[in-house]
Order: sequence, then structure tokens, then C-alpha cells
Amino acid sequence: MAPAIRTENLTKRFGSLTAVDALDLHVEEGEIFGFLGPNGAGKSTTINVLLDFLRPTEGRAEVLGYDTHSDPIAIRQRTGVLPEGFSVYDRLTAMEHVEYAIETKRASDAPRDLLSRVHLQEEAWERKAGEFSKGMTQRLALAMALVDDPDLLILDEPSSGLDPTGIQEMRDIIREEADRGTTVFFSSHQLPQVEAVCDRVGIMRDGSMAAVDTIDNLRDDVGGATTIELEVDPMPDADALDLPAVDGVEHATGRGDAIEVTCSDPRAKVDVVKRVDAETTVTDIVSDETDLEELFNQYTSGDAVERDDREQEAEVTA
Ligand SMILES: Nc1ncnc2c1ncn2[C@@H]1O[C@H](COP(=O)(O)OP(=O)(O)OP(=O)(O)O)[C@@H](O)[C@H]1O
Repeated sequence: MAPAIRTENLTKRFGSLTAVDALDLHVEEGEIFGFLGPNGAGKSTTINVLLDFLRPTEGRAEVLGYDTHSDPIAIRQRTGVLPEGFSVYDRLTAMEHVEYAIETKRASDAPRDLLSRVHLQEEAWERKAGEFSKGMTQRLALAMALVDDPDLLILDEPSSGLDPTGIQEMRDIIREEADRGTTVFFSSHQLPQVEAVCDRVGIMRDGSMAAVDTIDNLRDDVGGATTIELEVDPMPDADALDLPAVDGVEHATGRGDAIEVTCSDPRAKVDVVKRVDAETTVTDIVSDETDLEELFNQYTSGDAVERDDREQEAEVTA
């Protein structure tokens, strides 16, 4: 099965500036792939090549098995796109926009269904889109992208301009689409959203991929301490528990009815829970993992991650 997106040595220069630098990107069919990177990393340029809005300087790209340069029409027929900085036709209504998108794709969707799916309020359907807020405009753009049940959705900053409810709704729509078998490829600066929906992420830096993996694997690779807190009843004897003897545990602290354990290796968490559970009843588990923002910073700036420093607390060893 062809990957949904494949680039080989993809390079795009603007004069002396290399916006995309020998990029090899594979996005599998059916996955939700988050395309991340700081401003200017080359995400939009990559997306524009995928859609044949820009020609590569070197290398090539395939979307749904078609070459972006020789088969752009076949790609557009099966792909839904929410472009960066989508702008509306000021004098057309929301309904007319969607009707236009349906006509262009020679599809047979019901415009009302699409507008409901993106939660654009019904009172706005017949209003001129020139009056829309950024959030409403994004919803309209998404409705147009969803026309004809695309096999691939390419969304450039889909959450831009959305309030928290809108972001949540966008997340739900992305999941629904993926559940229907659609591959979703989206760029975003909304890291919590990316974390909530993506199967894998690619982090761009200076036109190349600094990392591609699941968020869990990126966490493992970056290492760094993760902390879990186990609420227990009753508090077990620290000596009998001897958590520091578990491989990958840095230290453990008992406080009130909770044990806080810092693991240098995240895989140790499972062993910790098993060990505590063998001694007492675990009533709750809170895991404080490296958040995606920290991971992102490590891959894009190389700065050391600031860790929650609990070194001063007493260890459960006495
Ligand atoms: N048409 C263009 N002409 C000249 N330079 C360009 C052009 N488009 C993009 N660039 C440059 O290419 C680099 C990559 O830009 P790009 O828009 O792809 O980054 P991005 O990762 O999408 O950033 P953002 O998150 O801000 O959208 C930047 O330095 C940008 O200034």
C-alpha cells in the first residue's frame, strides 16, 4: 500500500534561502500525523509542494501514490485542504462557499450537513463570509475541506483563531475523520491538541526533520525524569517497598497518603505500580510526563529541559 505522503530528498530554495532541505517524509495511510516546527521551519513550504502550489528545487513528492508535479489534479480530487491563511470571498455566503467547493469537486454532498459538522451556527449559513470572525472562517474552510469525503486531509494550522471550544471541536472532527479511514496531516502550534490526537509527529527544524515518531517514543528518546504519584491506602512500610531498588527509579518520597516516584526511565513506571500494588491498595495514579512543549523545545532549540527538581525531598529509604 502506498504511503499517503512520501517525499524524497525534497528541497525547496528561494534564492539563497533553503526553506526545505532534503526532506524524506513518510506518512502512512490512515494515520493522524502532526507536522510541527517553529516559525519558518519549512512546514507551509512543504505543504505547498505537496499541493503543487510550489515546485521542488530538487527531489520529489508523492501524495496518495501520485507524483505532485505530474498528477496534481488526481491528488486534489481525493484530498481536502485547509490552507494557511485561507481567505473567503467576502460577498459569498457560507452556503455558497460550500456549494462552490462541492461543484469544483463534482461531488454530491449536502452543504447543510457539512456546515453542521463543523459546528458553524445555522444563523451564519446565509450570511456573507466577509463578516465572519477568524474562528468562523476556519470552520467554513474546514467544511470545504471535508467535501467528497477525502482520503487525505491536509490542514495547515487548523486551530488558528479558534477558542478552546473550537479547538476541542476541531480535535473531534479530526478524530472522526481518521475513524472513517481518512489520513490526516496537519501542521500546528497547538501542542496540547497535537498531543491529544496524533499517532505520530514530525518536528521540522531549519527545513529538515529533527525527529519523527510517536510522542511516547520521543519522550523515551529524550529521556528526562518523569514523575508519578500514587495515592495509597494505607501507606506501606518504605523499607519493605524499597522502590529505589526498581530499575529506572531515581528516588521515591512518601508524603501523607501519596508516594511520589521520580523515574529516570519512563518504562519503570509500570514496575513501580506493580510493586506498590503488591504491598497496599493503590487508589489513584497521576503521571506527570514531559509535556510536548518541553519535547518540542529540545528538538528545535537543543536547550536543556528544565526539570521539576525534587532532589531536596527526603527519599523513602530510611
Ligand atoms: N515565497 C517565498 N519566497 C521567499 N521565501 C519564502 C517564501 N515562502 C517561504 N519562504 C521562507 O522559507 C522559510 C520557511 O517558511 P515556511 O512558511 O515554510 O515556514 P513554516 O514552518 O510554515 O512557518 P510558520 O509556522 O510561520 O507558518 C522561511 O524562512 C520563509 O521566510
